[in-house]
Amino acid sequence: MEIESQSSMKTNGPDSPGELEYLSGFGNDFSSEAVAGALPRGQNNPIRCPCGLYAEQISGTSFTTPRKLNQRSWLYRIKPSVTHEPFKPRSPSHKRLVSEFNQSNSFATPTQLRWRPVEVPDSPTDFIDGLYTICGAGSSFLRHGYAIHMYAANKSMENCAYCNADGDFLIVPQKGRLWITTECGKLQVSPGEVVILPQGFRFDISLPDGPSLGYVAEIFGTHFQLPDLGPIGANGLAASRDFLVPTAWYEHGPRPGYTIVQKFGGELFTAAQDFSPFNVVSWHGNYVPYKYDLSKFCPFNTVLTDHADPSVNTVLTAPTDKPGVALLDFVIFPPRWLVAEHTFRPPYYHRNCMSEFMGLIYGSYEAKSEGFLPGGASLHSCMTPHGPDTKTFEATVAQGENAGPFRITDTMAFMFESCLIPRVCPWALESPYLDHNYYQCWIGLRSHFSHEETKCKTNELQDVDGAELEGSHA
Ligand SMILES: O=C(O)Cc1cc(O)ccc1O
Ligand SMILES: [Fe+2]
Repeated sequence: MEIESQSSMKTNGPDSPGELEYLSGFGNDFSSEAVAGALPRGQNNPIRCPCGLYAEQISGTSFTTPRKLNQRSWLYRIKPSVTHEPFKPRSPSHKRLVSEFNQSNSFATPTQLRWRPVEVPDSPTDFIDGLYTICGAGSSFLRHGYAIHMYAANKSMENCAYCNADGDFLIVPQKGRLWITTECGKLQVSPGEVVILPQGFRFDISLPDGPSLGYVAEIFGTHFQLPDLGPIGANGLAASRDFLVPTAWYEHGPRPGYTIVQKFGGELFTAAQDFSPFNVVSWHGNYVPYKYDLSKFCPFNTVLTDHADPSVNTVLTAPTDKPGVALLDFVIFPPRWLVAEHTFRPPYYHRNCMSEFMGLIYGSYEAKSEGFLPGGASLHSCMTPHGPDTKTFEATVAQGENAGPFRITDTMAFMFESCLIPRVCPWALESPYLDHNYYQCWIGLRSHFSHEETKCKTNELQDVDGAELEGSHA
C-alpha cells in the first residue's frame, strides 16, 4: 500500500520525526501549509479550496465565546472527517475510564493516598488501552470538571486514531518518548516535556522507545491558559514563545480498516473509514495541540524569608468562573536555588481547600525523603493534612541556620491542583501499588514543645514525647 506523505512535495516540515519543525507561541493565530498555496487566502471557505481540499472548522469554544477566549481552527483536508461508517460501542469496552464522577463509580475519601510506580504491562497495550482514570470530579456531559488518569503502554497505536470528545488532555510522560501525529502535524514529546491535545483533535501515539508511562490531566469545559503574572511583571514562569505547535503534515492514500476511537462520556466508540484522518494539508487558527519543555520554566521564589505558595510555579491554569479559583492548575517543582534565610525551606505543613494530586517525573521530591518515587503519585484532597515526612523535617531542623544557598537539582515533581474535590476510582484504591503505610511517614513526628521558649533553639530538637505534661500549661 502506498501512502503519499508531504515529503514528496513539502514546503515545510520534516521527513522524519527526528527533525520536527514547530511554530512557537501560546494562543497565537497560527497558520501552516504542507503544500505551498494550500491555505485559502482572504477567506475561510471558498467554493473551491486550493488543491481541491475540503474546508472544515474545529471549534474549541462556543461560536459566541468572547473574542479573547474564542478558539477555533480551519483545517483544509483531502476528505472531511465526516466520511466514516457509523459509530459503534467499542468492543472490547474500556472499563477503567471515567468522565462523570458519582457514587456509582468512585469513592470519596479524605485519606492521604500514595501509589508506587506501576510496572510496564506484560501484554501488548497501546495508549488507548493503557490509559486509566485515578480520580476526578464533575462531569464531561455538564462541561465542568476534570479527570486525572495515568497510562502504562508498551506498543504504538496501529491503524487507528484517538479522539477525545470529553475534554483536553494534558499528558505528562514520565518514561519513554511519545511521537504524536495530530491533524495539525507531528509532535515529539520526551519525559520532561508536556503536551496538550485539545478536545476533539484526532491523534495517534507511537512509542519509539518501547514502553511509556505517564500522567494525564483531562479538563472538561474549558482550556488551559498561561497564569497572570501580577507583580512579577511581564516576564517569568512559562514564556509564550516556548510553547511549540506542529506544522502541517499529511498522508494520502488508502488505509483499509482504519478506525477512529472516540472517547465520548468516558466510553469508547469506534468508526471505520478507509483513509487516514491525518490528511490535513494546511490549517490556520488558534485551537491547536502544543507542547512545552519544563526545563524552559523560569522559576520565581523567595529571596529572603519564608516558603512561597506553590502557585508561584504554575505553568498552566484552567480557570473556573471565579477569579483566582482553578478548575485545574498544572504546577511544577523544578530544579532551582533555595536561598531563604532562617526559613524552613521544604513545603510547609498544610491543609488546603483545593485538592492536590502529585506525580514525580524524575529525581526525588523535597518534601519526601523516601516512598514518593518517579512514576508514583499521591493525592491529598481538600483539607487533608500533609507536608514533609519525618526524616525531611528532622534533617531540615538539624541543619538549622547553617544552610547556605543551595541548588536543588535532579528533581521534577508536579501537581494537578483543583478546587473540585476528587472522587477516587475503585481500581486505584484496590491497586497493588497503593502504599498502605503512607501515613507512617508522618507518625514519627515528635513533639518538641517547650513552654520555656528561650531554651528552645530551632536546631536542637527536644523530644518531649511521652511526657504526661503534653498539652498542659501547668
Ligand atoms: O503538598 C505538596 O507537597 C505541594 C506543595 C508544595 C509547596 O511547596 C507548598 C504547598 C504545597 O501544597
Ligand atoms: Fe500540598
